[in-house]
Amino acid sequence: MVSNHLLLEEPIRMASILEPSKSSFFPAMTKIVGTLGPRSRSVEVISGCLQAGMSVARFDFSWGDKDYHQETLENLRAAVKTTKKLCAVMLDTVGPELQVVNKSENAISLKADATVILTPDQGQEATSEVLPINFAGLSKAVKKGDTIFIGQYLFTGSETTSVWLEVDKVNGDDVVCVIKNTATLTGALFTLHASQIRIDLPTLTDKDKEVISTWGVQNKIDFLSLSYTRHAEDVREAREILSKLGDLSQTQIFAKIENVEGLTHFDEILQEADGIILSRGNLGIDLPPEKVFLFQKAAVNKCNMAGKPAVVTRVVDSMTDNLRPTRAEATDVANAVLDGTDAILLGAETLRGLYPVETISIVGKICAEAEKVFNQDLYFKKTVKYVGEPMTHLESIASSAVRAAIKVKASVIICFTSSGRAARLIAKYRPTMPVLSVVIPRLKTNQLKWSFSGAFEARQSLIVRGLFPMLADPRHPAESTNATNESVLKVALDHGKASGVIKSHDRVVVCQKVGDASVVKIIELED
Ligand SMILES: Nc1ncnc2c1ncn2[C@@H]1O[C@H](COP(=O)(O)OP(=O)(O)OP(=O)(O)O)[C@@H](O)[C@H]1O
Ligand SMILES: CC(=O)C(=O)O
Ligand SMILES: [K+]
Ligand SMILES: [Mg+2]
Repeated sequence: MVSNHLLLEEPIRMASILEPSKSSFFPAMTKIVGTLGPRSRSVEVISGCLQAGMSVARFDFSWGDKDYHQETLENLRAAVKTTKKLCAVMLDTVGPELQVVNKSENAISLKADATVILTPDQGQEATSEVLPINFAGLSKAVKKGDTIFIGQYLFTGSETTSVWLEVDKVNGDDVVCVIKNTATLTGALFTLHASQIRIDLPTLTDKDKEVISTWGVQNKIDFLSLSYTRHAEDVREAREILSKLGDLSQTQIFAKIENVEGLTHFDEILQEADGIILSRGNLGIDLPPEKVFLFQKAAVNKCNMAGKPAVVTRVVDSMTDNLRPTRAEATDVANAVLDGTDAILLGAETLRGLYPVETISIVGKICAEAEKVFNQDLYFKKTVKYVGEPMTHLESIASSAVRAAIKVKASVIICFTSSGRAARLIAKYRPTMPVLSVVIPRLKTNQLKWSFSGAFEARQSLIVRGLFPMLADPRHPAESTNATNESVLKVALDHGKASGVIKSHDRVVVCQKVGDASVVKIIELED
């Protein structure tokens, strides 16, 4: 049977569904990004998150100040040390986010069919009749009949603390709206989303630039999550800013596609960005519900073919308050993996949810099950065809390594890399076994001091499906002679054995350079 979707060709035996899965040394090949906040900032909870499989920590500057996030980050560092689990750091910008400001933090009750006024006059108190907002241009951007959504930050869409409004009329700078559902808004900050309008605000706000050049530089952030990316130019501007901030010239930019404008310019944005975040929280409001899946499938596929990581958000909202996901959510996580996604981003679930560790653990388990039935064969053929011929040498080596590893049933692929490029290309062909990317540090200088490259490259692979980085000892000479290759390989094999991913008599595929030649070799281990 030839199947044209990314599920195993062979029919699955029903009884096999009930067989318990063997536990493996890592939770899943798919990566988990956890947003850290009030419920996930102690060393204990963060350690639990790392053990459960979180490999990227997201710091969202839509709320909280630099000191608050710094304290959380220090705790993350302590947790990384004790658990010996690597974790990358992602700074998420505020961007042109519209917010309702509720200084008094009093609960605001809104009744269906009543009217409420949105005003840019932030001097006013937030009440059931008036809601002050942070944007003066709303009345010019909306028209009668438009829909506006207001909810608690990272609203889940299924709570009684969020509200739909319909624009009734515009009154100077104010927007008069009819309330569509009864709700109580609680908290200091609510996100406001007006469907399918252009917000004439810069993608990087002054506050964002300030945070990046202080907090970002100080903490050498691995990823910049660029909220509300709407054009390729947004990414180019961010890149320009990062390039002048020392180490941050190595920071990768992940463009968040969260509205129709970003969707329209997806192809050009993908070309400029290092990866894409499919921000379904916002995009799910901007798009008609019946179109969301189509965007996901198309966008993930484009990322896969470009060999750039795709990250999907908002998968298990209901786990914010519950220990189990809904059936629909559990199925959605698996489908994201079958679509080809690299990582799942958890927002409210880890930030303010009651069960951050359990959520990561359950999402990891669902991902692992889906990976087992991912139709690698079909995916591989599709990718080779898309790339076409002639292939670059490196891409041909990378795809051959994956093919060889599958043919000989290798337990891992070990890839030597300095820039991280070779490892990413191997991951692009979605091997069924983990890839240990052995990052060989290179000595570099900025004419002031010497330093080793490699740490960024290693951490940045923590968002790529299937890649597990390992930083080689910088005392190793970087030139690839037989002798240096052998000694680094031995360290990598020992590391693999110690973590349980490699066992005696296993076959291992190794990708490395010998002199100037790139080679793929298959080794069979003794005991
Ligand atoms: N230090 C090393 N020792 C042995 N092999 C290496 C080393 N670094 C990279 N390779 C191998 O060289 C080939 C090129 O990979 P890759 O592009 O990642 O290398 P790089 O040195 O990081 O690249 P770049 O040319 O971008 O600096 C791959 O086959 C990779 O496995
Ligand atoms: C994560 C996020 O910003 C979103 O899903 O909209
Ligand atoms: K944000
Ligand atoms: Mg968003």
